[in-house]
Amino acid sequence: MDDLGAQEQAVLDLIAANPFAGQQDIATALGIARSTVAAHIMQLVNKGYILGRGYVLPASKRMICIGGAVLDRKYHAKKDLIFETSNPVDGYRSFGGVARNVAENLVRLGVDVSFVSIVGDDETGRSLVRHLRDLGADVSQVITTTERPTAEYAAILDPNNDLVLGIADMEIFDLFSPSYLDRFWPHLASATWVFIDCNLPAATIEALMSRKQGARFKLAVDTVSSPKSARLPKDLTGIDLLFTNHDEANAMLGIADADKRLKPKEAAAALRAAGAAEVIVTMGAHGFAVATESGLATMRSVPARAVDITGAGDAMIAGTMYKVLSGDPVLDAARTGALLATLTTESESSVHPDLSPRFLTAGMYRIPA
Ligand SMILES: Nc1ncnc2c1ncn2[C@@H]1O[C@H](COP(=O)(O)OP(=O)(O)OP(=O)(O)O)[C@@H](O)[C@H]1O
Ligand SMILES: O=c1[nH]cc([C@@H]2O[C@H](CO)[C@@H](O)[C@H]2O)c(=O)[nH]1
Repeated sequence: MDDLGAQEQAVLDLIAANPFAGQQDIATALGIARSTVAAHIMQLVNKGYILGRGYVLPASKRMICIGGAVLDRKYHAKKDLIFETSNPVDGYRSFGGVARNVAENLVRLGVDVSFVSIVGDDETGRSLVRHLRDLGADVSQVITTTERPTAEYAAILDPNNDLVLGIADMEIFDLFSPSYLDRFWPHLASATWVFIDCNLPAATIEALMSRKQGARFKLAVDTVSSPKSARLPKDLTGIDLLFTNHDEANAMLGIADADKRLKPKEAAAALRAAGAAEVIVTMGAHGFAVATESGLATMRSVPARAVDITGAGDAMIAGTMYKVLSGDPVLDAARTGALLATLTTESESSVHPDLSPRFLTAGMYRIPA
């Protein structure tokens, strides 16, 4: 469906949700003129997407990922690190950024994905966008700026592959102002699910959450890090699915005191009470807690032969969303998320380079009963 403009796609998606929607209803939902809707419908008929009144369509699921686009550099120390001197390392580079990683995982799984972010006017930004486009993602809404370079993240890992220090140079994301949402709105309104990460400025997140009221897409959010989790409002109403790790969950709940820390299950329940409809709180190799309308559960991780844990959380999100898009309840979907996370830890890249539906299916036997 890539010969459709963003507004045409949005009209098409609204018709798919309600085949008998009036032109005025569609115009109101998208904030455009009724005559524009009429023109789009004519084009959609011409292009063979709809069949006149009672417009019958093939079902399609579309996911939009908005947030970080980053170059990751990982340095594996060959011996115990010694501070204030030079240490020999094995270096490895890959594309990263939470939203970009989620988008790459999903497009490798065959999902119709659109990626929205901001990159610098530099070779890193251009090759990052080209890489996702070559995999089949829609990157038409990525912004390029001359004001800042493409974001970078450096991770220094000890000989056991545990993170010692992460450094994030990401000021570029502060430029992603709420005004961009107006530009992207027709594109967003047409999605089945929108995923955002907390690399976005607080004002942009707030604007999206308030504008989302009444829109038909569902919203999934990842907190990214403890400091960035503070960019979410206290009232989480409007978030359909929240992904966060144990530290970030406690940070969001304002719990700094180590003795008062909530357990993952309690934290997931507290975040649901704060307004998020469903919540997944991850805890690395120790698994994850899930809070939904039907209750609370703690689930085991899938045992891993980890070489680099960078991107595990993002793969957890992508694997879960992959199954949610095909109709699975979150609790079941998250088990596939945990498998994809484990597969990702077994590769040096932030997204497993061999990922495909077949690769994921071949690993299903590893999910604990
Ligand atoms: N060493 C591991 N062994 C097995 N599973 C793991 C391991 N590390 C992570 N996972 C899986 O990945 C999920 C997410 O991991 P984690 O809690 O570390 O997320 P995160 O902090 O968001 O990660 P990151 O920021 O590195 O992407 C866990 O719930 C678990 O299922
Ligand atoms: O502040 C941030 N730190 C790290 C990341 C990304 O997290 C990924 C791992 O989960 C990694 O690819 C890094 O770029 C980000 O997007 N924002």
